[in-house]
Amino acid sequence: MNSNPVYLALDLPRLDAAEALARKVAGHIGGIKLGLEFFCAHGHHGVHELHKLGLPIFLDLKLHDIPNTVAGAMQAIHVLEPSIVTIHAAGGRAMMEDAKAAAGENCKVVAVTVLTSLDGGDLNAIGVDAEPHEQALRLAELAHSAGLDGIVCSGHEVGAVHQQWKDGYFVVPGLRPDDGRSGDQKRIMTPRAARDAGASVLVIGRPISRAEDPLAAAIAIEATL
Ligand SMILES: O=C(O)c1cc(=O)[nH]c(=O)n1[C@@H]1O[C@H](COP(=O)(O)O)[C@@H](O)[C@H]1O
Repeated sequence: MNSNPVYLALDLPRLDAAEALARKVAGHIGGIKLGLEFFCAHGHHGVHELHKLGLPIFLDLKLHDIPNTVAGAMQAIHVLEPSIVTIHAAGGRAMMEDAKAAAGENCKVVAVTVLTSLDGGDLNAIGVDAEPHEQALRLAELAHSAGLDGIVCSGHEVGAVHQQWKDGYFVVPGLRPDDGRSGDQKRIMTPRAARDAGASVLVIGRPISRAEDPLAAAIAIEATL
């Protein structure tokens, strides 16, 4: 990977539009993140197409199931050679251990702790009696002890997690430039602040993909880092 920590989230329904956007900003990002929207629409074929750009591919599949099923899914994506894959920490220790054991070579497995679209009230509503910060730290510790490479968390937690897990790999979404609209994200931060707090990867989608001029937006973000 080049030294740019930005992975562009290609949450677009059309393959040709996703390819065109990635090609346009390719010189100003470090990798491409393909998530559920892209993978459900375009599957392995879509990933192979995006590989042609020569950038690392982050497969954000957020796997969360029984250990045997998640391990099988991890094996099924070896052929796609992802540099990073996401699973959910809430799947528990055995699921995380088996996912890591089944991952391909050179593939970092990171666990989503608390989605950046959730706040304390949302956690309460699903029976979690903790603030996002506390819950993210708890799940980060579990992911660490299960042998994962790192976690996904918001910029607000990454500094504290970094203190406990010095060589962890930290993926941070929920990023918005100073004037950016938060949309469905509740725990947001600027890309620069998240990087300063210890993020290894900055996941950025709509601030680039929905910008009037995506190339200018990618360049402007790069300039802040
Ligand atoms: O795993 C992720 O990448 C992820 C975790 C999380 O807690 N929050 C989150 O927004 N994401 C992903 O990061 C991207 C954020 O997109 P934007 O809000 O458009 O920048 C989306 O592709 C989400 O699926």
